[in-house]
Amino acid sequence: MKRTVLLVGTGLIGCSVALAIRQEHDVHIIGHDVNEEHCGLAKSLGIIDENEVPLEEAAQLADFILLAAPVQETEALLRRFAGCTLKEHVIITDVGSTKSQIMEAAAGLAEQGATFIGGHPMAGSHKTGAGSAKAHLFENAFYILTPAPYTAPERVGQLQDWLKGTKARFLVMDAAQHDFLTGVVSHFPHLIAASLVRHMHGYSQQHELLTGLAAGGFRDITRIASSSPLMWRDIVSHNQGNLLELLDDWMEEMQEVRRLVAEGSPDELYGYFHGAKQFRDSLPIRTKGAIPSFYDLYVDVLDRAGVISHITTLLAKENISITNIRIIEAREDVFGVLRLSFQTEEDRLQAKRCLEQHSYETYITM
Ligand SMILES: NC(=O)c1ccc[n+]([C@@H]2O[C@H](COP(=O)([O-])OP(=O)(O)OC[C@H]3O[C@@H](n4cnc5c(N)ncnc54)[C@H](O)[C@@H]3O)[C@@H](O)[C@H]2O)c1
Ligand SMILES: O=C(O)C(=O)C[C@]1(C(=O)O)C=C[C@@H](O)C=C1
Repeated sequence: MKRTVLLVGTGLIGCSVALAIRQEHDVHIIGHDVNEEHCGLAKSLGIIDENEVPLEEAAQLADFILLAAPVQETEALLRRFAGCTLKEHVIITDVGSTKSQIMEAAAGLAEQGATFIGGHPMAGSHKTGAGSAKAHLFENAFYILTPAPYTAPERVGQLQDWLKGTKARFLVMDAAQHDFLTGVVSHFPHLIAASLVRHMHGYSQQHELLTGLAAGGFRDITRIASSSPLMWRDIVSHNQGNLLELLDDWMEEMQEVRRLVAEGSPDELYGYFHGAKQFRDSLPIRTKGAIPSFYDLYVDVLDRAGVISHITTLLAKENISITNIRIIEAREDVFGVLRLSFQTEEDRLQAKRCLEQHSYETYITM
């Protein structure tokens, strides 16, 4: 018999997890979203089966509840569910990027005997919405689980079974450790990316050439500044304490960088870059999960007639299928950036090789 899943928040992450659940379980998925259009899109894409059941009623029917809204909303939803009569065996989890405040908000559910286990798939994108959802978004990525100390280990096992279609690697830790670690590797870098973009924006008011000149390096380091401002507003306010400490450390680091620039010897400057390169190059490379799951390839193209058909013909000759093609930007009326999407990493790499052989400049992240 089909089991019932309630998905609250039919955006990128919720829909990606829902697609992964469908791959391994026979389920009927009820979707709920404050934005009816978002839910409607998820239904028309076949990600959810129903979108008109009132929230509390859906919660009572559910065998599994997945909360995938921005983290402040998730807190409020947890408090709302604490007043519902839920099935005894139901497991409630979330996908939020922070965990301490969410675990606190879930305490009311535990008091009524329900099981909430915090969850955070450590992969995603700057894109939002059901339209960008992928069943394999989390393949090989870490998926952090934060059960309360009193949660029975078999309940954690049951949650992993629900989520096995993600093909993610589960890691169990407590909420405080989660918030510190993700503060360092995810939340803080998003703050820096946003501040770098604003820094450049300030200068661009006086120097209009700047925006056109912002090339690969700037784009690589600031892609994540295109993420949802609402999502990041909530994450920063949830993880304020860790972020303030990280900012203080960063300011000290910047003082040291300032000293190096002002008076560092060539050897010291070399050492600074060399140390960073060595550590960056040693980071493990994940072949799937996170943004590469979209297998996008960016190509700089001259803005002239026939260039797109030239590129598509080159790829067709090599039997490389393109799943999507889009001009995403016109630079100074001379260059454009073409985004080509592929179904697999192999296709993307083959396309990259092929286009580079024909003197196109390509890159993998924007
Ligand atoms: N985007 C990422 O890279 C990423 C990765 C891992 C985890 N997360 C977490 O996943 C969650 C969702 O992010 P997303 O990227 O899917 O964003 P999204 O904008 O694609 O989706 C969020 C959805 O939640 C809906 N929503 C907002 N408030 C709601 C409420 N009260 N009730 C029901 N629906 C509500 C929105 O209308 C939207 O459809 C966030 O908590 C975020 O921290 C994001
Ligand atoms: O790839 C991106 O765009 C992301 O920012 C994904 C990312 C991250 O920082 O790595 C963002 C937030 C999440 O909670 C998990 C993953």
